[in-house]
Amino acid sequence: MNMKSDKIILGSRSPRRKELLSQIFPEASIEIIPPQDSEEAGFDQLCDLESIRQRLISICTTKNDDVYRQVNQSGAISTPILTADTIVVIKRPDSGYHVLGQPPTGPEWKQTVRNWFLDAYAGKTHRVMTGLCLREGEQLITEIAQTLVTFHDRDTVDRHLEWYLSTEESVGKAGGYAVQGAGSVFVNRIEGSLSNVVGLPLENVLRLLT
Ligand SMILES: Cc1cn([C@H]2C[C@H](O)[C@@H](COP(=O)(O)OP(=O)(O)OP(=O)(O)O)O2)c(=O)[nH]c1=O
Repeated sequence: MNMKSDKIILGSRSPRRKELLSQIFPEASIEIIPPQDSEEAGFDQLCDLESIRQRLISICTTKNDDVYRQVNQSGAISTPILTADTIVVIKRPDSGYHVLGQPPTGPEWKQTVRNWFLDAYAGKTHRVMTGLCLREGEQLITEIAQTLVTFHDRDTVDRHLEWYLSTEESVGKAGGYAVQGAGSVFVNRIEGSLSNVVGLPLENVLRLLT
Protein backbone atom coordinates (compact mmCIF):
# COMPACT_ATOMS: atom_id res chain seq x y z
CA MET A 1 0.00 0.00 0.00
CA ASN A 2 1.36 3.44 -0.91
CA MET A 3 1.64 6.48 1.30
CA LYS A 4 -0.77 9.28 0.35
CA SER A 5 2.10 11.75 0.26
CA ASP A 6 5.83 11.41 -0.47
CA LYS A 7 6.72 14.05 2.15
CA ILE A 8 5.56 14.83 5.66
CA ILE A 9 6.18 17.65 8.12
CA LEU A 10 6.58 16.50 11.72
CA GLY A 11 5.76 19.39 14.03
CA SER A 12 7.76 18.22 17.05
CA ARG A 13 10.99 18.74 18.96
CA SER A 14 10.82 15.23 20.39
CA PRO A 15 13.68 13.04 19.10
CA ARG A 16 11.53 9.98 19.96
CA ARG A 17 8.75 11.07 17.62
CA LYS A 18 11.19 11.57 14.76
CA GLU A 19 12.78 8.18 15.37
CA LEU A 20 9.37 6.47 15.51
CA LEU A 21 8.04 8.15 12.38
CA SER A 22 11.18 7.20 10.48
CA GLN A 23 10.34 3.55 11.15
CA ILE A 24 7.35 3.81 8.79
CA PHE A 25 8.31 6.76 6.60
CA PRO A 26 11.66 7.38 4.81
CA GLU A 27 13.75 9.64 7.01
CA ALA A 28 14.81 11.82 4.08
CA SER A 29 11.15 12.64 3.42
CA ILE A 30 10.47 13.87 6.96
CA GLU A 31 10.86 17.58 7.56
CA ILE A 32 10.98 18.71 11.20
CA ILE A 33 9.38 22.07 12.00
CA PRO A 34 8.76 22.37 15.77
CA PRO A 35 5.97 24.61 17.07
CA GLN A 36 7.38 28.05 17.99
CA ASP A 37 5.08 28.78 20.90
CA SER A 38 6.02 26.40 23.70
CA GLU A 39 3.23 27.62 26.01
CA GLU A 40 0.66 24.83 26.21
CA ALA A 41 -2.77 24.85 27.79
CA GLY A 42 -2.51 22.68 30.91
CA PHE A 43 -4.77 20.03 32.42
CA ASP A 44 -5.22 21.70 35.82
CA GLN A 45 -8.69 21.25 37.27
CA LEU A 46 -9.65 18.63 34.66
CA CYS A 47 -10.65 15.40 36.36
CA ASP A 48 -12.95 13.61 33.93
CA LEU A 49 -11.73 11.66 30.94
CA GLU A 50 -13.87 13.50 28.39
CA SER A 51 -12.49 16.95 29.33
CA ILE A 52 -8.95 15.54 29.38
CA ARG A 53 -9.41 14.07 25.91
CA GLN A 54 -10.79 17.34 24.56
CA ARG A 55 -7.87 19.31 26.02
CA LEU A 56 -5.38 16.82 24.55
CA ILE A 57 -6.91 17.25 21.09
CA SER A 58 -6.87 21.01 21.49
CA ILE A 59 -3.15 20.95 22.42
CA CYS A 60 -2.15 18.95 19.34
CA THR A 61 -4.38 21.09 17.12
CA THR A 62 -2.75 24.27 18.50
CA LYS A 63 0.70 22.79 17.78
CA ASN A 64 -0.49 21.97 14.25
CA ASP A 65 -1.85 25.49 13.64
CA ASP A 66 1.45 26.94 14.87
CA VAL A 67 3.47 24.85 12.40
CA TYR A 68 1.00 25.57 9.60
CA ARG A 69 1.39 29.33 10.18
CA GLN A 70 5.17 28.99 9.88
CA VAL A 71 5.00 26.96 6.68
CA ASN A 72 2.18 28.94 5.15
CA GLN A 73 4.09 32.21 5.24
CA SER A 74 5.65 31.18 1.95
CA GLY A 75 2.28 30.38 0.30
CA ALA A 76 -0.27 27.58 0.67
CA ILE A 77 1.26 24.18 1.17
CA SER A 78 0.03 20.70 0.49
CA THR A 79 2.52 18.66 2.52
CA PRO A 80 0.74 16.92 5.43
CA ILE A 81 1.60 18.21 8.92
CA LEU A 82 1.60 15.81 11.89
CA THR A 83 1.65 16.89 15.54
CA ALA A 84 1.17 14.95 18.78
CA ASP A 85 1.09 15.21 22.56
CA THR A 86 1.58 12.45 25.11
CA ILE A 87 0.25 12.42 28.68
CA VAL A 88 -0.03 9.96 31.54
CA VAL A 89 -3.44 9.77 33.20
CA ILE A 90 -3.83 8.33 36.69
CA LYS A 91 -6.95 7.61 38.69
CA ARG A 92 -7.10 9.00 42.20
CA PRO A 93 -9.48 7.09 44.50
CA ASP A 94 -11.17 10.27 45.73
CA SER A 95 -10.86 12.88 42.98
CA GLY A 96 -11.27 11.22 39.60
CA TYR A 97 -8.61 11.37 36.90
CA HIS A 98 -5.45 13.42 37.01
CA VAL A 99 -2.94 14.20 34.25
CA LEU A 100 0.81 13.91 34.66
CA GLY A 101 2.77 15.68 31.95
CA GLN A 102 6.53 16.13 31.93
CA PRO A 103 8.21 16.57 35.35
CA PRO A 104 8.93 20.14 36.46
CA THR A 105 12.16 21.63 35.14
CA GLY A 106 13.44 22.89 38.54
CA PRO A 107 15.36 20.82 41.14
CA GLU A 108 12.07 19.60 42.64
CA TRP A 109 11.61 17.20 39.69
CA LYS A 110 13.10 14.25 41.60
CA GLN A 111 10.63 14.53 44.46
CA THR A 112 7.75 14.94 42.00
CA VAL A 113 8.72 11.83 40.05
CA ARG A 114 9.36 9.92 43.31
CA ASN A 115 5.79 10.70 44.40
CA TRP A 116 4.38 9.68 41.02
CA PHE A 117 6.16 6.32 41.19
CA LEU A 118 5.26 5.53 44.81
CA ASP A 119 1.71 6.88 44.97
CA ALA A 120 0.39 6.60 41.43
CA TYR A 121 2.30 3.83 39.63
CA ALA A 122 3.53 1.08 42.01
CA GLY A 123 1.29 -1.99 41.75
CA LYS A 124 -1.26 -0.11 39.68
CA THR A 125 -2.37 0.46 36.09
CA HIS A 126 -2.32 3.90 34.46
CA ARG A 127 -3.22 5.17 31.00
CA VAL A 128 -0.89 6.74 28.50
CA MET A 129 -2.66 8.80 25.86
CA THR A 130 -1.23 10.35 22.74
CA GLY A 131 -3.31 12.89 20.85
CA LEU A 132 -2.62 13.17 17.12
CA CYS A 133 -3.45 15.93 14.67
CA LEU A 134 -2.88 15.47 10.94
CA ARG A 135 -3.46 18.33 8.50
CA GLU A 136 -3.91 17.36 4.86
CA GLY A 137 -4.73 20.42 2.77
CA GLU A 138 -7.90 21.90 4.25
CA GLN A 139 -8.68 18.82 6.28
CA LEU A 140 -7.75 18.29 9.95
CA ILE A 141 -7.95 14.80 11.40
CA THR A 142 -7.58 14.31 15.16
CA GLU A 143 -7.57 11.17 17.26
CA ILE A 144 -6.32 9.71 20.51
CA ALA A 145 -4.54 6.42 21.14
CA GLN A 146 -4.59 4.87 24.59
CA THR A 147 -2.38 2.24 26.22
CA LEU A 148 -2.69 0.72 29.69
CA VAL A 149 0.60 0.34 31.56
CA THR A 150 0.85 -1.69 34.78
CA PHE A 151 3.83 -1.22 37.09
CA HIS A 152 5.42 -3.86 39.32
CA ASP A 153 4.55 -3.89 42.99
CA ARG A 154 5.79 -1.47 45.60
CA ASP A 155 8.80 -3.65 46.61
CA THR A 156 10.25 -3.59 43.11
CA VAL A 157 9.62 0.13 42.72
CA ASP A 158 11.22 0.83 46.14
CA ARG A 159 14.25 -1.24 45.22
CA HIS A 160 15.07 0.55 41.98
CA LEU A 161 13.60 4.04 42.33
CA GLU A 162 16.61 5.98 43.71
CA TRP A 163 18.89 4.42 41.13
CA TYR A 164 16.38 5.30 38.39
CA LEU A 165 16.17 8.92 39.53
CA SER A 166 19.97 9.11 39.39
CA THR A 167 19.89 8.21 35.67
CA GLU A 168 17.82 11.40 35.04
CA GLU A 169 15.96 9.55 32.31
CA SER A 170 12.70 11.06 33.64
CA VAL A 171 13.57 14.52 32.38
CA GLY A 172 11.45 15.54 29.38
CA LYS A 173 9.32 12.37 29.49
CA ALA A 174 5.59 12.45 30.08
CA GLY A 175 4.92 10.86 33.47
CA GLY A 176 8.66 10.84 34.25
CA TYR A 177 9.68 7.48 32.77
CA ALA A 178 10.78 6.00 29.46
CA VAL A 179 9.30 2.59 28.70
CA GLN A 180 11.84 2.22 25.88
CA GLY A 181 14.74 2.78 28.30
CA ALA A 182 15.67 1.93 31.87
CA GLY A 183 12.08 2.73 32.89
CA SER A 184 11.14 -0.67 31.50
CA VAL A 185 12.42 -2.32 34.71
CA PHE A 186 9.28 -1.07 36.46
CA VAL A 187 6.79 -2.19 33.82
CA ASN A 188 4.94 -5.45 34.36
CA ARG A 189 2.32 -5.28 31.57
CA ILE A 190 1.47 -3.17 28.55
CA GLU A 191 -1.97 -3.42 26.96
CA GLY A 192 -2.18 -1.59 23.65
CA SER A 193 0.32 0.20 21.46
CA LEU A 194 3.91 0.39 22.73
CA SER A 195 4.88 3.18 20.32
CA ASN A 196 1.99 5.21 21.73
CA VAL A 197 3.70 5.16 25.14
CA VAL A 198 6.97 6.31 23.56
CA GLY A 199 5.18 9.27 21.94
CA LEU A 200 3.70 8.32 18.56
CA PRO A 201 1.21 5.46 17.96
CA LEU A 202 2.55 4.05 14.72
CA GLU A 203 -0.52 1.93 13.95
CA ASN A 204 -2.71 5.06 13.97
CA VAL A 205 -0.21 7.15 12.04
CA LEU A 206 0.22 4.49 9.36
CA ARG A 207 -3.55 4.19 8.95
CA LEU A 208 -3.88 7.96 8.58
CA LEU A 209 -1.08 8.20 6.03
CA THR A 210 -2.01 5.29 3.75
C1 LIG B 1 5.62 7.73 28.98
C2 LIG B 1 6.77 8.02 28.05
C3 LIG B 1 6.94 9.27 27.47
N1 LIG B 1 7.99 9.54 26.63
C4 LIG B 1 8.19 10.86 25.99
C5 LIG B 1 7.55 11.00 24.61
C6 LIG B 1 7.50 12.50 24.40
O1 LIG B 1 8.71 12.93 23.80
C7 LIG B 1 7.43 13.02 25.81
C8 LIG B 1 6.10 13.64 26.05
O2 LIG B 1 6.21 14.96 25.78
P1 LIG B 1 5.18 15.81 24.93
O3 LIG B 1 4.82 16.98 25.80
O4 LIG B 1 4.11 14.99 24.34
O5 LIG B 1 6.04 16.29 23.70
P2 LIG B 1 7.38 17.11 23.62
O6 LIG B 1 7.23 18.43 24.31
O7 LIG B 1 8.54 16.21 24.05
O8 LIG B 1 7.52 17.30 22.04
P3 LIG B 1 6.70 18.21 21.00
O9 LIG B 1 7.72 19.14 20.42
O10 LIG B 1 6.20 17.20 20.00
O11 LIG B 1 5.60 18.93 21.72
O12 LIG B 1 7.60 11.91 26.70
C9 LIG B 1 8.91 8.54 26.35
O13 LIG B 1 9.86 8.78 25.58
N2 LIG B 1 8.74 7.29 26.89
C10 LIG B 1 7.72 6.97 27.74
O14 LIG B 1 7.62 5.82 28.21
